[in-house]
Amino acid sequence: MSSAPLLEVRGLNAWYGESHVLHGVDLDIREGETVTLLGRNGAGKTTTLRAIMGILRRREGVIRLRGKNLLSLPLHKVAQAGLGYVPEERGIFASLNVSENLTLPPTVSDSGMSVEEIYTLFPNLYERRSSQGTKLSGGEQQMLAIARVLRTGAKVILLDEPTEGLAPVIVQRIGDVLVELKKRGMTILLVEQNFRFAKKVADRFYLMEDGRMVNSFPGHELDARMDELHEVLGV
Ligand SMILES: Nc1ncnc2c1ncn2[C@@H]1O[C@H](COP(=O)(O)OP(=O)(O)OP(=O)(O)O)[C@@H](O)[C@H]1O
Repeated sequence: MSSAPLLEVRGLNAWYGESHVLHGVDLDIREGETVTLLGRNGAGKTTTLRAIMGILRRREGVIRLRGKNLLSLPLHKVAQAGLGYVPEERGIFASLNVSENLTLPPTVSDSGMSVEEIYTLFPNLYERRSSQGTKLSGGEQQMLAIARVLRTGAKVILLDEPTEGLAPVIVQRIGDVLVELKKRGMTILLVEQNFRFAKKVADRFYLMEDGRMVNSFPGHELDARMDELHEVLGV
């Protein structure tokens, strides 16, 4: 693992209209790391992902991927540079089947996973390859959303609450997929409320409050900090 950050965010401010939501967010992720953002509802976790990706355009600050500033780039260039975003609402094409979802553009890089590799990583998607998006379970939709981003050749995946609303056995399966992606060197920025899940995959945690990063600690400290986190997160 190299020590220079692959993704570096400095002094990131972001606004929805006139509403100033992020206040000088700093964040570093090294290549191959999985970093999890924690924070109460409304703390700014989703906004941080949207601002890094460039879906939320009203931003100031520095967002560098391998030293290249992404702030002025249009969304498709950000994707080409290697960032992939899996939104909480998953963003798959409901009227298309699994196989169509996987073969539809945009495929932004030749280094993206082939459909065969995707089916090896997600055997259940292979079994469901002819099923329409609307017919998939929540877990299958989540896996398809992740798979679509892997097809683009993203090197850093921004993943917003992938386990929300899913049964424990499916959460476990998604955890296994993230562990496998980590093994393959993928860099992951995760928003997650499920501690047990996050603990399995996170190398480091950041804690957000009111649009600011207020703390950061290594994954192995999670258990020791549980009381403090319950208090800050109100869970
Ligand atoms: N589209 C929007 N327009 C205006 N304000 C928004 C919008 N989306 C979020 N906000 C506000 O921005 C702040 C941060 O919200 P954000 O969704 O980033 O929080 P979060 O930490 O991801 O919480 P949650 O877990 O509830 O999604 C909140 O005060 C929220 O009300």
